[in-house]
This record gives sequence, C-alpha cells and structure tokens, in this order.
Amino acid sequence: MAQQPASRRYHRDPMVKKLWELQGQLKDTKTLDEALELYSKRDKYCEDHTSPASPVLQQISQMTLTHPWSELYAQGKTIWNLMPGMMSGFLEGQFLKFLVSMSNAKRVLELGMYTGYSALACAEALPVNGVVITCDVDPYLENLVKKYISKSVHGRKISIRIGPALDTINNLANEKQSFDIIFLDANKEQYWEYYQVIMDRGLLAQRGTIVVDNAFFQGQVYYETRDENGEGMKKFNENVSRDPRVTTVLVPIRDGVRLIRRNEDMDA
Ligand SMILES: C[S@@+](CC[C@H](N)C(=O)[O-])C[C@H]1O[C@@H](n2cnc3c(N)ncnc32)[C@H](O)[C@@H]1O
Repeated sequence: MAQQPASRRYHRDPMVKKLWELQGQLKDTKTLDEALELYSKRDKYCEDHTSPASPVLQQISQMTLTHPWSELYAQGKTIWNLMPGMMSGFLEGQFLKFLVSMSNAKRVLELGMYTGYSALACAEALPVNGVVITCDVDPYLENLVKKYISKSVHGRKISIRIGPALDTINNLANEKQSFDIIFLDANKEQYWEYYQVIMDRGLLAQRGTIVVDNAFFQGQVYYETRDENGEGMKKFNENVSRDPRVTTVLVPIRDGVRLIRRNEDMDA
C-alpha cells in the first residue's frame, strides 16, 4: 500500500480522519472534497498569516521531518520510535513564543524536548539572561539538539537534562528552582503526577503559567478507545478542571493546548 503524505499520517483530528474514510467509500465526493479543502485552507491560512519562524527553527523542523527515526530505533540508537508528528511545529511554536513574551517570563521549564523546536521557540522570546531548562528521557536527542541550537544566539539560554521527567522535576524542586512558564509535553500518562509535583513543590513561580500540550490527545479524551496516554490525558483534564486552586482554559490549537494559572494570579 502506498504511504500517505506526512500531512495525513500526522493529522490529529479524528473528525478529519473520519471524513477521509468516507471519501474512500462514497461515489460522489465533490461536496466532501470541498469541505476537506476548506478545512485544510483554514490551517494554511493561519500559517500564511502568522509571522515566520526563525531560520534555525525552520532548520529544526526540516531536520525533524527528514531524520531517519525508524532506522535509528531499529539500530537501538533511540529508546523508542520517535516520530516527526511529536514536534509542536510552526503555529504552536509561535504561540508558545508569544506566551513567553507576553508574560515577561525569565525562566521556562519544558518536559519533553524531542528535537528542541519548542525549547528554542521559547528561548527566542526570553531576555538575554533568560533560561530554558528542557528535559528528555532519550539520550540520543542531546547531541542532536545541541548541534542545532548552537546555530542560534538564543541556544545558550537552553540547558538540557537527560532522564525521566519525574526525577528532573523533583531534582529541580530540591534545588529550589522555580519557573514562570512550565510546558508539559512528555509522556501523557504521568501528567497528573507531574502537575502535583509542580504545584506542591514550588516549581511554579508566583504569577507563573503551566502550558499543557496535547490536551485533546488526538481526540482520545472525548472519543472512542484510549491508550494509556489518552487515559492519562483524560484523567489530567478532569482533575485539573476540578482543582479549586486554579483557573484553566483549553485552546483548540493543533492537538489542544491547556493553560493553567493559580486563581490568585488571575485575580491580581
Ligand atoms: C511530544 S515530544 C516533545 C516535543 C517537543 N516539546 C516539541 O515541541 O517539539 C515528547 C518527548 O517526550 C519524551 N519523553 C517521553 N517520556 C518521557 C519521560 N518519562 N521523561 C522525559 N521525557 C519523556 C520523548 O522522548 C519525546 O522526545
């Protein structure tokens, strides 16, 4: 069977996947084709009317799409089959950069670095003395990311910690570090655990914001069967929206982005 183009393989909206299925079944697909075209036009319109990503972000994106991930995994060089669809990418990257800039953040923590796209997008909006601590459990990524971020003047703001995110955040809490923006983008089944450590061990600075990626988890939180990541995200969404300490909003960008702040910081 011919391989689908990347735009289809990594699409995250189950509604669009259903429409593609229908396209294969109907005899007359004219109206459906138009509807799908309108959908992709909206995505493209957003991208065409958003400020361009920096040259190094564009290079990271290109590298991520073409890196031989499956071969590296087959050779045992990565601990799992990393995929380009994991990257936040252009629109979400620019959104993150905006949040960092708007909040005058100085310190950013990211769980789940992958190829460093979101880490660099955040670093670009930080002042010269700003810091991004990003972590990932896969050691293969460290040198790859260092090679790319070193091409940017903002790369020196980024510090990488390799290891399980839970260990990293507990170590950072022991070091009494705190952050203005915390971006959760690692394994979804532990999000609730990460959130509790962040909230209970002082990692979120006063007036800080937690930004959570994949809040829809490909629609699994509201649709059909779930894998362990989908279950983790559903539990996380339910628990956070009931947490009396915080105010939260779920924004339908890409795979869903949740923003969380302490109530007293919203009221101030
Ligand atoms: C969705 S990707 C991150 C994408 C990246 N933030 C970006 O925007 O391009 C998730 C990353 O989390 C990492 N990861 C998975 N489980 C983890 C864990 N327990 N601790 C730390 N990192 C983990 C994976 O290796 C993967 O690189």
